[in-house]
Amino acid sequence: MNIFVVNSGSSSIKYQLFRWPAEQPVCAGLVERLGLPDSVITHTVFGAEGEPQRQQRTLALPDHAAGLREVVGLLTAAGTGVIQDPGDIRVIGHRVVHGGEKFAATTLIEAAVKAEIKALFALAPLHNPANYLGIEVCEELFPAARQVAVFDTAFHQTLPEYAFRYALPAALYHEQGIRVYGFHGTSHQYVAGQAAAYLQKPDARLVTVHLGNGCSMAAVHAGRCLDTSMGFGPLSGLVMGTRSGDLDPSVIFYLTGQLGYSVDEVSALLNKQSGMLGLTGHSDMRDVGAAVAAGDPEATLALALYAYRIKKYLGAYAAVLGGLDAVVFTAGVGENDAAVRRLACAGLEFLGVQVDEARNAVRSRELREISPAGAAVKVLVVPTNEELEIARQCAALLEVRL
Ligand SMILES: Nc1ncnc2c1ncn2[C@@H]1O[C@H](COP(=O)(O)OP(=O)(O)O)[C@@H](O)[C@H]1O
Ligand SMILES: CC(=O)OP(=O)(O)O
Ligand SMILES: [Mg+2]
Repeated sequence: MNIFVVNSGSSSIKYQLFRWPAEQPVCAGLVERLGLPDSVITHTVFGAEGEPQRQQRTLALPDHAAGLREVVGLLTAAGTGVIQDPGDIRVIGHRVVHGGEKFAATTLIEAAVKAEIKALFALAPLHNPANYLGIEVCEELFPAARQVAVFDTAFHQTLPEYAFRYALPAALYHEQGIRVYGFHGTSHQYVAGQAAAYLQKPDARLVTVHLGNGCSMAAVHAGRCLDTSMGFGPLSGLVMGTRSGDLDPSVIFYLTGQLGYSVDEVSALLNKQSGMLGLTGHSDMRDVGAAVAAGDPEATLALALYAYRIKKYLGAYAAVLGGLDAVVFTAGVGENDAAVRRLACAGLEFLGVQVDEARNAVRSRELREISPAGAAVKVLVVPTNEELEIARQCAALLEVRL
């Protein structure tokens, strides 16, 4: 049995094909710069033995449909393909960012589910429209497959009400669903599971720190999420690549009331022009790191601000959890950027949180400890694997055995 996982983003598609139940990755890939004349497809096939075979092509892919058609071509190509035809894929797992309050669990996609995902476009404007498009294109390209939605919000449905409610008139929650939902749940759940297994402590108190383009943190006790830094949409909390994170809403009133911004302009400002991009001109942390190395004071300040926000949430979540067993860094920045990890944990020795510089400098794709040997609180780097977690959830839902 093959399970195909699709993570359809605003300008990219990530995908991975697994043989089940072996959990064996067969191939994985990334389509970037969709809609531009120089879209790039990177496709990697993992053979039974030997080095993975990687191919990369630059071509014009106007939209998600064109991108996914190209992917199907790679999957079925004579000689290098991994399946005979699209009918060989029977299950497709989709990452869907916002599931609202309706979806506390992984769900088979039917017409009513699609309508709900569409109804949530306004709450996750960067993500849900792209996720929806990915589902529609896969329905067309893989008509024999069952399509499953795995929601970023689902893992956070265990938040206690005092953590997920805002102090707004109660009707806005009861009638309009305005509350904290939280995001990146698939990643937080996966790395929390990996960390608890590594620590051999199923009831571990963990703070998971997901630092990708979007960034969020979660307080997890015994596998249940107690709090998280993103809220109603994926905009609050940490500083991100292009998103502001926490902000006094008064700023929005000033922008609209005094500076003449429209609502759409405020949304674009906070979602697409802020964060590290707004502070430094660079949304990619590698570019920020290079600017810091070149002595750029704005980049140095931005890095300090980014790390300080993480540190504040670490302190808050240590309080939420009543103690800590481990801090877990993950995703593109969390797995690769030693300076961010060092700065975020600096000065937290009083909580037992400490980073060992030699261990922190090690580059690896494996789970690793970066705290000193014998530290009271482990600081871990745990590579996330949202695609594997999505495939597992599909298999559990459909009880795929063969
Ligand atoms: N070697 C690295 N050092 C620092 N940051 C990195 C490195 N590699 C990737 N990143 C950061 O990871 C980010 C992407 O993370 P990722 O988890 O792939 O995000 P997403 O899934 O949201 O696209 C990039 O914007 C980049 O800033
Ligand atoms: C929800 C979210 O922020 O996702 P991403 O990090 O993929 O943008
Ligand atoms: Mg991501």
